[in-house]
Amino acid sequence: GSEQQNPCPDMNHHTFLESADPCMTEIENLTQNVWKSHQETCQFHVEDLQLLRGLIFTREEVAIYHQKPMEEMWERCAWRITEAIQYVVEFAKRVDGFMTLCQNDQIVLLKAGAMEVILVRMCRAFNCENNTVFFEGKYAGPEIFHSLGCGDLISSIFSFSQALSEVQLTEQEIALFSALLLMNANHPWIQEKGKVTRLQCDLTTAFKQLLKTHCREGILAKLPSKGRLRSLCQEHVNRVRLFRDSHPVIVHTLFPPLYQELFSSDPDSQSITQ
Ligand SMILES: O=S(=O)(c1ccc(F)cc1)C1(c2ccc(OCc3ccccc3)cc2)CCCC1
Repeated sequence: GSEQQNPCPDMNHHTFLESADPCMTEIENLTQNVWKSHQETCQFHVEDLQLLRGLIFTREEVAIYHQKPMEEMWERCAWRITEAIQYVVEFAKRVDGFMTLCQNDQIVLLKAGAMEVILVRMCRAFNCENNTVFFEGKYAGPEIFHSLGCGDLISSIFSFSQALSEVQLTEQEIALFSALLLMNANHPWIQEKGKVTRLQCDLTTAFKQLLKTHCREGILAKLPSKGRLRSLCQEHVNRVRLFRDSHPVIVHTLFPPLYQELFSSDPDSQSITQ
């Protein structure tokens, strides 16, 4: 009814007339669709990740990682993250409404949000009891990434995962939060702002409805801020550029093209492989 606070105040008048408020079943359908999309594209099931927590790299195995050259460790992480991004691309494609956006907007949203979703998804593969993360088949502490030569980035990633895993997000909360990170209508290069705004609003309503139903509104204050996520991703991009500037041939020949597109090209270059 009209007394109900309109969940999307920034939707301007004509957009509002075009598309009246979604009714509850539409919002519930969206919640189910986003949860199903997450389950089908989460790369590792959270039950399996928990079972594997007992599998930790031995000191000898960590020593072997330490002996690997910086270039090799970088290439391994680049491939790991590229795999993770491919699952995030598939997740986005299955979220109702994303495929109705124009190609440009799909690429812009993924370029800006894929890394953020990966960082949020990472908390599922993080064990805050011993500060380890699932990496190449076993759980590893930050020291395993030593030869990358970017200790500050690694410790930021670990402390981010630590903070997020304390919120103990459910799979449904991770699914909706991830979809919201991607559908960011305020991005400068978006062409069809109205359509992305509508998607963002519906996902916001779905997320708030989910939290309300499960008495979980308290987590909103514990979620990482946009600023925190953005600075972590920017730190990552800066490090990749630093590495690329000192190892151009390695990055150009051995890094996955998608990774190069997303993280080592200049900000507004287009054409990611679909
Ligand atoms: O398992 S990981 O390789 C991992 C790497 C570093 C870390 F601290 C924790 C985990 C992975 C990852 C996370 C962030 C990444 O970008 C940052 C980055 C860091 C260093 C070099 C390149 C990129 C790269 C990869 C987690 C999700 C997908 C793979």
